[in-house]
Amino acid sequence: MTGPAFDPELIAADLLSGDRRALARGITLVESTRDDHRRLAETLLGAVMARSGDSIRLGISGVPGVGKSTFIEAFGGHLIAQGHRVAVLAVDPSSARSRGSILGDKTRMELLARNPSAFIRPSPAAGTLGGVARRTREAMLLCEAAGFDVVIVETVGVGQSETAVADMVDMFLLLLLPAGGDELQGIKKGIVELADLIVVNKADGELDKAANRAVSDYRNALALIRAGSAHWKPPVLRCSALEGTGIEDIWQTIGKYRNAMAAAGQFQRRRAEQARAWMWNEVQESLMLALRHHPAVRDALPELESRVLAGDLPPALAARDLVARFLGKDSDRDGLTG
Ligand SMILES: Nc1nc2c(ncn2[C@@H]2O[C@H](COP(=O)(O)OP(=O)(O)OP(=O)(O)O)[C@@H](O)[C@H]2O)c(=O)[nH]1
Repeated sequence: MTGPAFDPELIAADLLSGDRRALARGITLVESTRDDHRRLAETLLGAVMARSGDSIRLGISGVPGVGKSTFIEAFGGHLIAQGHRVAVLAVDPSSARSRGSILGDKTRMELLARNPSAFIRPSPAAGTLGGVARRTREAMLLCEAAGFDVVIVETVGVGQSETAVADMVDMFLLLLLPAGGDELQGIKKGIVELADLIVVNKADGELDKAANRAVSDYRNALALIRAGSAHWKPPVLRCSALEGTGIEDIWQTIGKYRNAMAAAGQFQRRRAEQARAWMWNEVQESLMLALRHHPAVRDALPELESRVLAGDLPPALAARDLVARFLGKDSDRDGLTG
């Protein structure tokens, strides 16, 4: 995986002209964990940075089976018909080896996958949620630089990945099933509170009436928890991804959200704050990595850790010793270890 395929200048030039193969190569580069690749990735990101940002970044989540891929296929196709270019990325830290992981199955979003105005990329295969999130953020910037003006980040609605995704997008959409009751409990669990827009999918056939009930239940529930901000109250809409109904209404609502947030100065502000938080995350991860690899820390770690595990050393004291070793500040150490 070396050689001209990873020349960041070449990738940048092709990528900026909208070439999807260059985009795919660029994303492979930012996903690589090799040190030399990381430096090339940073050169690439630096080269295209000025051309990124001109898009709407949408997070889409929902429990397995709610119809995420059917929805993205319908929604993406609809936008492409209007002249947009749509990129779909996935965040699924559990996707490493699990079968049927999101976007892993090639038959999902088949029409979109074949469309030259679409770009679909499965979740990076390995790593922590933090690592996957970082690589997805970088992939998102590359998609924008390649001229994709709608970037969708899909995640399964079962864990912590929603928060990570909500933290990297402009707008977070939650897909729900036409069912009330137990499902409404989700409202208290916080995921619904991340939503800027709720969509009840499968509003068709036998589920049509249930969908209407669900819409009004969720509207009431959102009012009750005073969801949203002074600038935006998350609406509840219905759609049928299968029949393609309600899709344009959703796109219109996304436009309204964007306008309302931009008018209030919140659109850029959210992005700016996301960028700052991302910087600090990077600092944190780099420092942790450097600390763990520092020889003086590595030497002392087994003993300190086992004493903390055994309960005969206060964790805070052990932490101070480790940090002092890392910083080379002997005066801050209490002579806990040799
Ligand atoms: N009736 C109806 N069925 C739908 C609709 N959207 C999706 N489905 C069906 O629901 C099932 C799940 O759809 P998917 O799009 O695979 O759902 P998903 O949320 O991506 O599922 P995972 O891959 O498990 O995360 C499929 O059988 C779809 O045909 C809809 O609008 N109406």
